[in-house]
Amino acid sequence: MSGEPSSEAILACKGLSKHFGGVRALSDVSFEARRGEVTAVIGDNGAGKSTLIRCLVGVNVPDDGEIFFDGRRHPFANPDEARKAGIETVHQNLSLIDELTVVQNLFLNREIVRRVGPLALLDRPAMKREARAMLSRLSINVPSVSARVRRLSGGQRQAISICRAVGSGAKVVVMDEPTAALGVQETANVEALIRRLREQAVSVVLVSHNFDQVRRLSDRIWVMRAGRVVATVQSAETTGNELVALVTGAA
Ligand SMILES: Nc1ncnc2c1ncn2[C@@H]1O[C@H](COP(=O)(O)OP(=O)(O)OP(=O)(O)O)[C@@H](O)[C@H]1O
Repeated sequence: MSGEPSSEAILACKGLSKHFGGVRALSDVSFEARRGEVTAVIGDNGAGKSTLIRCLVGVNVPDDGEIFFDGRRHPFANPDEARKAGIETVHQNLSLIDELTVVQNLFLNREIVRRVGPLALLDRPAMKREARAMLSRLSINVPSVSARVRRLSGGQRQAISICRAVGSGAKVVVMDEPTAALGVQETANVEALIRRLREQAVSVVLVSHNFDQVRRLSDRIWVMRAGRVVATVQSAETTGNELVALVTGAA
């Protein structure tokens, strides 16, 4: 990528570098996720995928390089800034609170309140209604919105995390290995959910070790090796073998 990112880019970076002590986690990485697409990032263990994502969403501060969001240069000092701009991250280790209900998790830190004179009271019926609507828009099934999330399966919890991200109006949802801990059926459910996000014009950045999954789900695949982007391929035009070769350096 030379100059500014393309006009299709929603989240991009140019010349990003990051080291941790003597380890160069990222070296001169340029990347872009396009509007309304699912963009996958693949690579072997330690290739730099998570560091790239963490720099894009303000968790890590890069040593060098520029980050662009929605057409503007936009370095995020922390994840809250990225969230306010419209980027939500669904982490490998889910960020739900086990002892809270589905509704409470969906509205954590953005509760709906109603004013009664000088008081601001939680509007629980409104949050329940809205929670049901949010889940229904994404065809997510849970036993009850009043269930504590610790009672839910891994796939349902992952779906709630994604629903919360989208419910806050995110333009981009970044997912780091969203199905790594899930069984076959639950993985299929989360994959269906990612497809629905795409249908609803939410841009998705997907980090995954599962090459079949990224070929099924994504529009474009960025391949990283040893802290660098080594290839960008169209998902529809690649094969599992080609991806393995690119990731391992045999290509
Ligand atoms: N906070 C940190 N402190 C020290 N080294 C780090 C830190 N985060 C990442 N690294 C190192 O940076 C390199 C890239 O790590 P990163 O986690 O980005 O790779 P990855 O592609 O996401 O790997 P994996 O698939 O195993 O999660 C690795 O050598 C890793 O050990």
